[in-house]
Amino acid sequence: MTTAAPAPKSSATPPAWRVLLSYVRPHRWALIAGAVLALATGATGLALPLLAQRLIEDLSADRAIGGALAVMTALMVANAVLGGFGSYVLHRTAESVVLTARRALTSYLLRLRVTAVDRSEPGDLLARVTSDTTLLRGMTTNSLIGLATGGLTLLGTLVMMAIVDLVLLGVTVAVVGLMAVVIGVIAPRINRASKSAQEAVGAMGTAVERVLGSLRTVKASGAEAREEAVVHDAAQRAWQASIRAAKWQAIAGNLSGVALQAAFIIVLGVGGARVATGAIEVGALVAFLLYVFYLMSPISEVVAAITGYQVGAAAITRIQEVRALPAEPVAAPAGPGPAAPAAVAFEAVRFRYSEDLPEIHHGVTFSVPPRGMTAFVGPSGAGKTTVFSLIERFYDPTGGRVTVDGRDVADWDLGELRAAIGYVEQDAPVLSGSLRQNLLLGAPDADEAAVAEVLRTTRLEGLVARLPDGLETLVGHRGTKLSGGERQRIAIARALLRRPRLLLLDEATSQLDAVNEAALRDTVADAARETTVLVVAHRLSTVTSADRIVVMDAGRVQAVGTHAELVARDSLYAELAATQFLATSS
Ligand SMILES: Nc1ncnc2c1ncn2[C@@H]1O[C@H](COP(=O)(O)OP(=O)(O)OP(=O)(O)O)[C@@H](O)[C@H]1O
Repeated sequence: MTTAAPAPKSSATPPAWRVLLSYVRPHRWALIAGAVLALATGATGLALPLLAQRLIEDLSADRAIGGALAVMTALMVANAVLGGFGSYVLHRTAESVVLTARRALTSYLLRLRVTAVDRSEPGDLLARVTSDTTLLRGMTTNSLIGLATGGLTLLGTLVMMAIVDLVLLGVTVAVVGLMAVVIGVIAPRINRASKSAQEAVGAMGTAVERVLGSLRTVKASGAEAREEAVVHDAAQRAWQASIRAAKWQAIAGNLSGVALQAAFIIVLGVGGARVATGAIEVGALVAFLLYVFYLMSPISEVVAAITGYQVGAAAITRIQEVRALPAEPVAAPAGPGPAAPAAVAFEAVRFRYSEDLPEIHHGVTFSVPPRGMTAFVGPSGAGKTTVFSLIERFYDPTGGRVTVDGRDVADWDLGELRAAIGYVEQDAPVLSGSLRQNLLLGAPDADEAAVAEVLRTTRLEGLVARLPDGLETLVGHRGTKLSGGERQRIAIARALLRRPRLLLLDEATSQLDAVNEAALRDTVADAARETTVLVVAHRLSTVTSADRIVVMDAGRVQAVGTHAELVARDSLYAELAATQFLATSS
C-alpha cells in the first residue's frame, strides 16, 4: 500500500455548497424551522432600538412610558425564548446533517473497489469519516444558517438605518464594504489552511493505524521512538495548519469588530454634526447608533458563515475525494440460489494490478469442472492468489474472461457471485468481536446445529470448550487472542458455514500440527464431494489428495494433471514436490 491519498479531485466534482445541500435536503424542514426561529429572534431584537427611540421621545415630551416599557420587556423575553429554541433546532439539524454525511460516506467506503482501497490508507479514510464529517456541523450552523439569518438581519438592519438617516447609512456601508473586501482576500487562505490541517489529521490517522496494526512488530523491532516521531510530526503539522486557519479566522472575526467600532466613531462624528445643523434629531442619532451596534451580530454571523464555509468546503473536498474513488455496484441481497457445485474457467486471462505495475497474468487458461478439489501450485509470486481475487471479482482482468458456471463473472450480480463463494484468505483474517460473530460473518442466519457441525469438522470444539465464554469470547483486534492455526480453522469454518458452491482456500504457508492438518484435509476432502474446491496449496498432503493440480509459473499455467502424472512429466512440479512441499510437510 502506498502513502498516496485517494484519487485527486476530479474536474466533475460538484462545488462544496451543492454537496452540502445534498446532505441538508433530508432535513430541510427542520432547517427552515430553525431559520424562521432565528429570523423571528432577529426581528424582535431589531424592533428594540425603534422602541428605545420612542421611549426617549416620550420621556423628553413628558409622556407616559409604561406601554413602551411593557412592549420592550415582552420583546426581550420573546427574543430570549425564540433565540434559545431556535439555537437548539439548528444544532440538532446540523448534527443530523453530519449523520447523513457519515452514513453516506461509510456506505460508500464499504462498496469501494479493492483496487481503490489498495491505493488508500485506512487511517486516512477513517479520519475522513470521523473528523472531516464533523466539520460539516459548523458549516451547516455557521454557513447555511448564518448566511441566511445573518444576511437577512443585516438587510433588515440596513433598511431600518435607511429609514432613520440615509447619509449615516452611506457612511456605515462604506466602512463595512471595505471590511468585506479584506475578508474576500482572507477566505481562500482559511480554506487552504483548513485542508492542510485535515490532511495532517489524516496522516496522523495513517501513522497511528500503522503502529497499532503491527504493534508487536514495532516493539520487537525497537521502533517505538521512530514511529512516535512520525505520529508526532503529523500531529505537529495538523497543529500548525490549524493555528494558521485560526489566525486567519481570528483576523476576519476581529475585522468585523474593528470595522463596526470605526463605523460607530465616524457615525458619531458625522451624526453629531448633522444634529448640530438640525438635519436630524438626537433620538434619530441614538437609534442609528444602536443599529450600528445591532449590525455587530449579523455581520459576525456573515463573517463566520464565510470563514466557516471555507473550513467545511475543505472537509467536503476530502469527502468528495473518497466518493470519486471507484466503487462496486450495490449488491442485491442474494437469495438462496442453486446449491450445485460451480464450474470455473479462465480463458486467456491477462491481468495487472494497476497501469503502472507489471502484468501478473500473461494469458492464464484452465478449467475446473463442478465438484472435486483442484490445487494450484507454483513458486511464490507466480500469481496463484491473484486467480482467487479475479474469481471473487475484487479486480477485473485486462484481457480474457473469468467464468463461473460458464458465465463471465462481470455479468454476474456481484452479491450473487460472492454468495456462491466461500473464501479463506492466506492470512486467515479474524475480525475483532466474538468468535460467534466471526463464524456468522458470512452466514448470519446459520442455526446452532450448523455451527456445531462446522465446529466439529474444523476441530474447533476443544477451543470453544476451553474459552471462558465459549462462542461469545472476544477474540481481540484481528484475533490476536488466538493462535495462527486457530485463526486459520476459524476462517475455514466461516467459509464452510456459508455452504458455498465454490470454496477458495488459500492455504497458509505456516504449518498446522499433524493432527489438525489431517483433520482439515478430511474436512476439505469432504467439502470437495459437494462443492468445487480450489486451493492454493503449500503442503504435499494437499496436492496428493487433489483431483487435479494446476502448476503456475510467472503468470502462466505450465501444466495440469494429477500428482503422479506431473511428477513424471513436469520438471518444475517435480522440483517443487521434492523441495518445497516435502520441506514443509514432514
Ligand atoms: N494488491 C496488489 N497490488 C499490486 N501487486 C500485487 C498485489 N497483490 C499481489 N501483487 C503482486 O502480484 C504478484 C502475484 O501475487 P500472488 O499473490 O498472486 O502470488 P502467489 O503465487 O499467490 O504467491 P505466494 O505463493 O507467495 O502467495 C506478486 O508479484 C505480487 O507482488
